[in-house]
Amino acid sequence: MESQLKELRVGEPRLEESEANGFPHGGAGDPYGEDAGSVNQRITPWMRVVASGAELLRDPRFNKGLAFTEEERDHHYLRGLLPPVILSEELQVERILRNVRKCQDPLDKYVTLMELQERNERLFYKVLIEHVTELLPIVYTPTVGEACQKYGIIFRRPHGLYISAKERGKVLDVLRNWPETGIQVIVVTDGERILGLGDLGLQGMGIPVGKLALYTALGGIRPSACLPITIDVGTNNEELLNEPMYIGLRQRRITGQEYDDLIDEFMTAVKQAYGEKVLVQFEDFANHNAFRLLAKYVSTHLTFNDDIQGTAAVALAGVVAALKLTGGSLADHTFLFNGAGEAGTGIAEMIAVQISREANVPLEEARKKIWMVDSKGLITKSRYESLAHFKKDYAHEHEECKSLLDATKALKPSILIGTSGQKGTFSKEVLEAVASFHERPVIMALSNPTSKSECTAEEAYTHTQGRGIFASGSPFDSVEYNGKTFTPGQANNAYIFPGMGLGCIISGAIRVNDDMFLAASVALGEMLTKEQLDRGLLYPPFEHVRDVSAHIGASVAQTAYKAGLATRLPQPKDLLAYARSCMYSPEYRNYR
Ligand SMILES: NC(=O)C1=CN([C@@H]2O[C@H](COP(=O)(O)OP(=O)(O)OC[C@H]3O[C@@H](n4cnc5c(N)ncnc54)[C@H](OP(=O)(O)O)[C@@H]3O)[C@@H](O)[C@H]2O)C=CC1
Ligand SMILES: CC(=O)C(=O)O
Ligand SMILES: [Mg+2]
Repeated sequence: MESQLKELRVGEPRLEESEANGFPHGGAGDPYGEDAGSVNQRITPWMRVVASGAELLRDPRFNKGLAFTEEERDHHYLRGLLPPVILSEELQVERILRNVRKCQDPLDKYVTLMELQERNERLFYKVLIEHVTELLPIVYTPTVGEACQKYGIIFRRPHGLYISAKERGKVLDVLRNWPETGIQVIVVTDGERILGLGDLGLQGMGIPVGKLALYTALGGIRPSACLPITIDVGTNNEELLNEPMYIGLRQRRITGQEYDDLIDEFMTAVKQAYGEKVLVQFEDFANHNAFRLLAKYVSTHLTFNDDIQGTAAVALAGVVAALKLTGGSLADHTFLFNGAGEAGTGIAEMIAVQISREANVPLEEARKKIWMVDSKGLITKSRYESLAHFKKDYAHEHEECKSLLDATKALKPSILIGTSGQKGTFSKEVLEAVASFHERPVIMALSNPTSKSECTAEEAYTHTQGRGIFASGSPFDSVEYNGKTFTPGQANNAYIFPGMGLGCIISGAIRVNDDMFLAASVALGEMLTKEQLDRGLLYPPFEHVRDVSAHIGASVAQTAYKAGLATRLPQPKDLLAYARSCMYSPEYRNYR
């Protein structure tokens, strides 16, 4: 048995990892180049890796299952550990798809795919990339929402890193326990606002895991550079606190200074562990923390908040595309938001900035085109004092409107945007009202998952007699109405963040600024073809999203260079070609 073991030192390329990561040697993502992180670079005796054939099969990063060739089976001590047949990666994909499709329940499909990710990472990504339209609703919204809700039950093997309030004072040590070096993207949540499902505590981990799967599948960031993190500060969800299967801290959320200190320790440790250029994406924090954490760290870290900024960029791109169907400029429209939190005010501000630039009017003037309804009704000047700071800029002079319907009737919006997490709030009456004022009303029901969408695609088309231009945060099937087929677009920040990450990495950006999001939004808009627009789509279909990400990456990088935020010098001549060349490919590598 001893003779069948092969030792590799930690830090040494295992098999062909330096090629397998998908980045050119010395390129943006080379884990052994200058960007390599500092954690775990040391060689410790207990971390020596013994790669026998059996271990190779158990290592998802290198396992190829039945695709190992005869030569590889000889060379890596695999003889007898596998049935004799050799399957191509293509046949393996087909086999996986058959297994996934056989599951009736989307959650079973999710578990099947997660098990594949744990078993054979390249195959997982090949399946996902080649069947993205079919599988995105499984690894991402809406199914990932259900997976988070049932996380304790479906939990098999841990994914990502769990930093709990118990680890206060030891966060850097926890990061050091993560086996990968060269981390480039972290998605972190504290689980307090998971999609529109509320506080799911530690069970929010499904979101960073899902988002990072998309960083790889859609944005080409190599999996070993991605680190999902959940900061478990407890939960105020009574149901979870009383649930025997709950696997997070069984306590109410820590708040105030204690919470801030833990986040601060985390942000400091991240830089110590992975350097200045690790991208930290804040995801699904509640808005009372999200805005202030963004404000606190945006100037000291390479960080952004996806719910505020990524969502803004994708929504703006959709609105700009819709203008080609409605006519008029941004400034010609009246916007009404249902929901004035992270997503709502983030989108509103980006639209206002764009109106202000295009129409050459002060930002305060531009904001007056935008109205917002929250849980208490229309946001007006009379409510100013009691409003959260992020809503104040949208408190305009108007009489009180208690409901969205009243506000719709009073303001006659041409563009209605749902960011409330409240199912059905775009009621028949609201949709009929906007359709009575405008020939082509724009309706964006952005709340996730599907069960929280402000309306369904069918409702949007039916109640506007097929005149509505509709997009939603979670996917909806095409709708037949009056003999015509309507295909809704999916307005989800998944179009933006993978390319944003790619752009930051290839330019070596040290900060993210608003112009980079604007660049991402414009690049996304430019990828929409006339033919797609004529079909009523506001975004290119997801099967083209890797190309979209490459374009976004190049535009983001270009903007970072312009702003003096890029450190990878000299700037590559052709950023788009460079972005493409850096993207991870899931094809198996030859291990001889
Ligand atoms: N498509 C996409 O890419 C994205 C979608 N989202 C989705 O957007 C939704 C909101 O997220 P986020 O903005 O972060 O959440 P927040 O909690 O920050 O904001 C929610 C807002 O909705 C308001 N609200 C609650 N109930 C009602 C109601 N009955 N009528 C009108 N407004 C109401 C809240 O009011 P109040 O302030 O008074 O409490 C608050 O202003 C979620 O479902 C999320 O999944 C988020 C990010 C990206
Ligand atoms: C898509 C997303 O980020 C959300 O719903 O929170
Ligand atoms: Mg989110």
